[in-house]
Amino acid sequence: MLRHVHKTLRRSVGKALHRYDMIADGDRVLVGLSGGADSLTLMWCLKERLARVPIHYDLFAVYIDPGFEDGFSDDLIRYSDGMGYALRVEHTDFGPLSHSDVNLENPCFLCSRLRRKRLFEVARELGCRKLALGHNKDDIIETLFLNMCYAGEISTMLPVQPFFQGAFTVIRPLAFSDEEVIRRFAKEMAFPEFVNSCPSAATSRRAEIKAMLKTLYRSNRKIKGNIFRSMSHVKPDYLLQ
Ligand SMILES: Nc1ncnc2c1ncn2[C@@H]1O[C@H](COP(=O)(O)OP(=O)(O)OP(=O)(O)O)[C@@H](O)[C@H]1O
Repeated sequence: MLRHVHKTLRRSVGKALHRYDMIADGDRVLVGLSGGADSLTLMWCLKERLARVPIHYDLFAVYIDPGFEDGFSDDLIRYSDGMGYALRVEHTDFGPLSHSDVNLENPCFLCSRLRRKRLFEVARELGCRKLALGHNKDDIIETLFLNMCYAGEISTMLPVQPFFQGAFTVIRPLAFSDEEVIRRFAKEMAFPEFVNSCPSAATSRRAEIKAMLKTLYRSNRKIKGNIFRSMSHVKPDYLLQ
């Protein structure tokens, strides 16, 4: 069972890494580790791969602690140590700040903007030009729908995305990996679950879109693959001008 799910995951990660030439020899890669199944799996895959590929890259891990009560930073540090990598923790108040009266915008919007900024700052400090995030295929589809529904545009997150005139590149090696496969892998590997006590976690717009898509996928098993493929099969002549 583990072998099967590992093979599926390894294939989808390999496909993303190769197709977009995500990591080159000598790269210093900062992995954003949130403690969820996606980023724990991402870190595991990138580390495991080092032993199999003819290139060398250095991996670093950072957790931006949002500052909610019942945080899990210490547990995550211990876990990372046990997995053989040092975790840097940035203690912040981004979570409570985003949910306070000071913030007039959507809490998720502000929190993720502040987090992203801090991730780039740490990357700069550590001399990492690549920032690896654990977004998966489902996240990419959800973002397409979020952007259509709430921003009025057809766009999504890219597997490789340059920032600041190419000074940094965000890479998403799980871009072709199904959430379900990642969950199964994390379960088989007995990865711990570090759950964030963010009050918006279950009520975000993303959670709504996720629920809607789940219903859609249940009606026909081809729908998910077709939506994903449609993002690289755009016919601009058949869109409105
Ligand atoms: N607090 C954080 N510190 C560092 N990186 C983060 C943090 N939160 C998110 N990330 C990075 O951004 C990615 C996407 O985060 P998001 O919260 O949207 O997804 P997620 O599905 O909850 O991912 P995960 O299962 O890894 O928690 C994560 O996989 C991780 O790489």
